[in-house]
Amino acid sequence: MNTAAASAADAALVEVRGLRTVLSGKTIFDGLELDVPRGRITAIMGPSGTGKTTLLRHITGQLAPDAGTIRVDGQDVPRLGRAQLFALREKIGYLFQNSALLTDFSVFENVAFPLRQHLDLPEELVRNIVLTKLQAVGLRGAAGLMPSELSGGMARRVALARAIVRDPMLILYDEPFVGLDPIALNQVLKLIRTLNDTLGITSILVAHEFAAVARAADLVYLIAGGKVVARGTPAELTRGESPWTRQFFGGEADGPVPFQYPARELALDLGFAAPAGGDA
Ligand SMILES: Nc1ncnc2c1ncn2[C@@H]1O[C@H](COP(=O)(O)OP(=O)(O)OP(=O)(O)O)[C@@H](O)[C@H]1O
Repeated sequence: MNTAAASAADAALVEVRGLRTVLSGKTIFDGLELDVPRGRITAIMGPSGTGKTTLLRHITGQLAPDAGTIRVDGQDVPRLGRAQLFALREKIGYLFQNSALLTDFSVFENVAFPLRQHLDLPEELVRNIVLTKLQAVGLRGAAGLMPSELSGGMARRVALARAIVRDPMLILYDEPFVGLDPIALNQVLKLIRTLNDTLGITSILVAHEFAAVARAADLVYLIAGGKVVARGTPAELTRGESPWTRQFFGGEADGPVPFQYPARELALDLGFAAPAGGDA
């Protein structure tokens, strides 16, 4: 490999620089910077409403930033034309918490769907690919079932098979553990790790469950107040001394994310005091 090729391979798959996003007058990101290394699992964590899903929408080009750059595999996403954006999205797999399976289609047809949508492959090849992916998630035997016959954990695994059916370079997991019992959660967790390692995929994992994230992720970003407030391996963040890491990973109820929703003084609401400078 020459030097230029080597440095391209070393570069992060996703690079976010100076990202600023304002939605309905609310600043979601204010100078966000992050790198997602190739071939690794990078977790994005942060308080509710901090913009984790919004970040995924920037990465897929569904949402343009107000300022800053988002590069995926060297491509400047907000500047891509329709066809280039389409081509980029073809290389990204998604797994959402509701699994989003098509209820009228069997497990097999759900997994086959991305192959049938845009590719004209011979039926035998479709069958081989689908069964191989179902085998990878342990559900080849469930190919003939309908989504209504699946448990939540099985549905998530079918959605995972569908997410990898076109051999993506990047998978985005948005809250993949929500609503799963401990056994199903561990199965999905193990699959995320195994698929990442065996298929050489890069994974971005948005999740709230730090214990699960700590077992799956190589790198964790903690986002709050529109910026990255901590970055490191799960072990580094667990030992972190900043108020953010202590509250978030120590599970403290109060801290930089206040327990009290902003309000005026309690005495005012209870009628024990008059507002400063007011008559009442
Ligand atoms: N299209 C939109 N228009 C206006 N505000 C939006 C829009 N989409 C998201 N928001 C707001 O942006 C903020 C970030 O939302 P987002 O869903 O990205 O947060 P999150 O970190 O994924 O939250 P959670 O952990 O609860 O899923 C929220 O305050 C949300 O209400």
